[in-house]
Amino acid sequence: MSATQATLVPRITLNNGALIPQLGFGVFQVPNVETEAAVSAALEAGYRSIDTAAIYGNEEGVGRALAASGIARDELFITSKLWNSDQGTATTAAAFELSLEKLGLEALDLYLIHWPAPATDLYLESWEALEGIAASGRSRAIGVSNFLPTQLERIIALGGTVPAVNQVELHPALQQAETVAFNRAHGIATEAWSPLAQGAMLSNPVIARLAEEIGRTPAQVILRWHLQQGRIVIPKSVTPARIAENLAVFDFELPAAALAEVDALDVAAGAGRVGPHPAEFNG
Ligand SMILES: NC(=O)C1=CN([C@@H]2O[C@H](COP(=O)(O)OP(=O)(O)OC[C@H]3O[C@@H](n4cnc5c(N)ncnc54)[C@H](OP(=O)(O)O)[C@@H]3O)[C@@H](O)[C@H]2O)C=CC1
Ligand SMILES: O=C(O)C(=O)[C@@H](O)[C@H](O)C(=O)CO
Repeated sequence: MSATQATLVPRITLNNGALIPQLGFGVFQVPNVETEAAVSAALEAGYRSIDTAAIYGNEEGVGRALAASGIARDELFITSKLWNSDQGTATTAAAFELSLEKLGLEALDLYLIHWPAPATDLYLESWEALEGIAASGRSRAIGVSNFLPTQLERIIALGGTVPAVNQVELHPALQQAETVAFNRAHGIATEAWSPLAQGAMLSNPVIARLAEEIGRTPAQVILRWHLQQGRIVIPKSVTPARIAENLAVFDFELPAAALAEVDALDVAAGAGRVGPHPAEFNG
């Protein structure tokens, strides 16, 4: 079952050639002691990509699940993130080592700067530290999270590595057209965090009606909408039935009319946001 489901998840080719599963498993707000069980359930269901972060405090739980799974390392795609207070040259290197140690891994697949944190304005030197990590082979790819186009422009202007991924809040109520277009124009893959708006979009009447018409669940309708636009998604659940449900989205497609109905749910002026705004959030 799990191996079969895993093979159904398409891989997206990042700008350095690394392959990332288009659908992964997020663990924000999962307590460390509960994380091993949640990640084990996800791996058993067929997920092979796990998204964690130092600030989540659950890298050890993720690591325990990975070790217990017996799944070959090269079948897994593990992402972690540099927290805001660790930005800077030496601190980035130390934070990365600690994440690796907690995860029990020799290398990550993707390491992200978690937020631009404009108040300290350290993300350019942090980016150069990530480039060093990538050059050492200890992260197959590097990227950013919550970066606005103006902030990405400054990274690109350094003339070095273009981020492979920009992980941003993205769901039907916050579609981030400008950031998505910028990412696409620069070969940066867009990864949607809170793809279900932390559950808030599941009771939306349009989503509920489409789910009824198609014979799928609201979460599956939203995840298909993301996938059919080529985005990477990382839904989170600690509920085994939902973990399986969220992965069972590769045997149907939304018709164009349904995609357009979901597109129309975007809320003007970014007012559908459920998380912090990157221009203001410093952690
Ligand atoms: N880079 C960044 O700044 C951020 C990154 N992230 C990443 O993105 C991941 C996903 O985002 P997250 O904020 O967790 O929110 P999601 O949009 O994934 O929603 C998670 C919520 O939806 C519920 N849920 C999940 N699946 C279903 C389902 N099929 N039916 C009904 N309810 C469901 C979960 O409940 P339950 O668990 O109880 O089943 C949980 O309450 C995070 O876990 C994290 O890895 C998130 C925020 C910021
Ligand atoms: O979950 C994450 O990855 C985040 O960075 C945010 O959710 C953030 O930590 C937050 O919730 C601040 O209120």
